[in-house]
Amino acid sequence: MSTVIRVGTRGSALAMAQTKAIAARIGSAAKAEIEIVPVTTHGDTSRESLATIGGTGVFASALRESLLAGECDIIVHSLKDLPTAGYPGLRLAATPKRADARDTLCSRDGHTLDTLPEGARVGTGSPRRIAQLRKRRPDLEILDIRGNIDSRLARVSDELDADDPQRLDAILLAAAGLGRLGKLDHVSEYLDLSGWPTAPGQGALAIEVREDGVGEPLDRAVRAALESVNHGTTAATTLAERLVLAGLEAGCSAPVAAMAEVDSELLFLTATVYSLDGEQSLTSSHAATPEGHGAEHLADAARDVASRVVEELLGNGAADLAVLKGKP
Ligand SMILES: NCc1[nH]cc(CCC(=O)O)c1CC(=O)O
Repeated sequence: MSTVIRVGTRGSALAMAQTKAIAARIGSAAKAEIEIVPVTTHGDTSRESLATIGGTGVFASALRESLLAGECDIIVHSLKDLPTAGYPGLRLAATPKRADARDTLCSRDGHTLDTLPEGARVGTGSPRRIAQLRKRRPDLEILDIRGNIDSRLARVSDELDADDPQRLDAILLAAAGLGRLGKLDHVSEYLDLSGWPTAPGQGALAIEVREDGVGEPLDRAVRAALESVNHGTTAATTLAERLVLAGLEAGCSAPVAAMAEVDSELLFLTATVYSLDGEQSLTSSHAATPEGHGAEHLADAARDVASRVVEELLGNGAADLAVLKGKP
């Protein structure tokens, strides 16, 4: 009799695509069968703006409840949608290698951010992207949009009539999501991370399990499989980025960007906090050298750089600059 690992995921096309890809790797590493369990979350069904529903955890909590209730054995999240606070009874068990962390501009007529006509209508629901857009192009008309990637892309498609109220000139989307859906042909511009840093954890996935395991013989197989899909550098860099959010007591919809990378044995972290109107921003960058090899040393370096970045941002007034918690 073969074992079955039930993998919980949101039901959106993006979540299904990314979960199927990682689940296949877990299944072969664990020599187990995989069953995908789609879970509908409030974040999927709500048409309210991301700022209104608060962001923090709207996508994650239904999945977590389903895992706690034993309806699945592991759950797969987009790391950037996962609140930084842990969840009682659950454990972050693996962070696979991060995909492209950049944002992209998908525009009608192939325009870039610099060539978009004055007053062009650009859609995004993310307070960080709104602040960055306002900072870079204060003349643009920004529309708060929700919905899955296909419905967003439809708003810049050529099929819309010129006078259709749904029609937008451009939208901002994460490269990682478009890549997972095979839709990178819609990209007009990849926004460089140095000038356009993105959300903590963007491009990475996270796998959570119950702390008390799922019972033998599955536990051993799942543990080994999760270790094999975990990527040490991604785990450390996204830890540093998420510790910035946690240290600022900010939610995942706050106007905060953070990017960490490991290069020549150094762990770099840079984070930016924006005012919602894009008129002000604060940036802090620090680096640390891990004291040895291995995951724990990298994690220590991540905690070290994150605490220095947070201290500097708060010392410079970050808490006054941004609505860090989003609206309740
Ligand atoms: N909040 C929506 C969301 N959550 C994860 C992704 C895909 C990118 C990723 O995995 O970081 C997206 C879409 C987007 O931001 O364009």
